[in-house]
Amino acid sequence: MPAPRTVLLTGAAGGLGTLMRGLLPAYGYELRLLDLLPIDGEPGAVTADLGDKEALREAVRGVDAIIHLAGISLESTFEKILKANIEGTYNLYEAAREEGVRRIVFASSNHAVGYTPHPGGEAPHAPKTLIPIDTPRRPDTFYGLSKSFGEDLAQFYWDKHGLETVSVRIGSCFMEPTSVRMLSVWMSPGDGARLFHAALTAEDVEHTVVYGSSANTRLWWDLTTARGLGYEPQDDSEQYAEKLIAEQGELDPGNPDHTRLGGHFVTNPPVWPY
Ligand SMILES: NC(=O)C1=CN([C@@H]2O[C@H](COP(=O)(O)OP(=O)(O)OC[C@H]3O[C@@H](n4cnc5c(N)ncnc54)[C@H](O)[C@@H]3O)[C@@H](O)[C@H]2O)C=CC1
Ligand SMILES: O=C(O)[C@H]1OC(=O)[C@H](O)[C@@H](O)[C@@H]1O
Repeated sequence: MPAPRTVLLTGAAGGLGTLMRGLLPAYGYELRLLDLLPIDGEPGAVTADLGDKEALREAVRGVDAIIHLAGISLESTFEKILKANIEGTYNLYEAAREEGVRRIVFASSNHAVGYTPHPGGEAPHAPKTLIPIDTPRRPDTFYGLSKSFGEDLAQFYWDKHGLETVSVRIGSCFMEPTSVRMLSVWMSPGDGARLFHAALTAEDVEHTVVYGSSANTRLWWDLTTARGLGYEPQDDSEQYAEKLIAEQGELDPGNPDHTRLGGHFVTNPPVWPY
């Protein structure tokens, strides 16, 4: 497949979308932007709901690839998750299939495996055994369940229609980690752009599932499949460890918020505001 140049970025108004709008053009991509919300300073962005099939079809027409970030990124009611994340992702895949788009990079989440018990080990923050990519999925929320569905949808569209996907189980992609848990799952924005670029350009990905994190000292995930795409993480959250641990304490295997990989999404998930 020739390297994609024109890429549709859905969810472009959001946190990760804003970071990637800043970083991906340096890799030579021409971004087309889509979100439910208008984007300041981007009059050419498409303002559309993932429920609007016609708008999606028009938005994907002529692009080489799609990075699909749009949707509810926290916990919500099943009905809202169904509409935005499950039906919305299906609508996007159908539009891509109809318009002949060859590859999608799908923003999955660590919360697709959030109920997995922390593997423990000598130091709970840095297990001896990294979580393999083929660990059974155990969503921790309706949100995580929708990401699990998205990964199955991606596999189905590869098997049935030859539409390729890299599903990225993103840990936490923000400017800086803000919790002790994030020391293990953080993906720096720079590494996020490196991983999306690798996912857009690797040959013959079929449907590949990867964890998306930086090369953290306290990493939980096995990054082998991500590295297999050519991803070489450059960052490590450890520089933030001393400050965060002084403020919040070490992860405590006796604390219900810390015993499962999804952390507080398992016990008290943050709720989508609208
Ligand atoms: N930021 C992170 O650390 C992680 C993000 N992810 C996933 O990455 C994606 C982006 O995450 P964030 O930027 O943090 O989330 P965000 O909540 O900041 O952005 C999501 C964007 O999607 C848009 N959106 C929501 N429903 C829509 C609909 N029906 N139609 C069109 N647009 C819609 C929102 O307006 C928003 O701009 C999400 O799919 C999220 O689940 C996964 C794991 C971690
Ligand atoms: O686990 C985490 O930290 C992240 O996981 C996600 O899937 C959410 O979209 C993001 O808002 C969280 O911060």
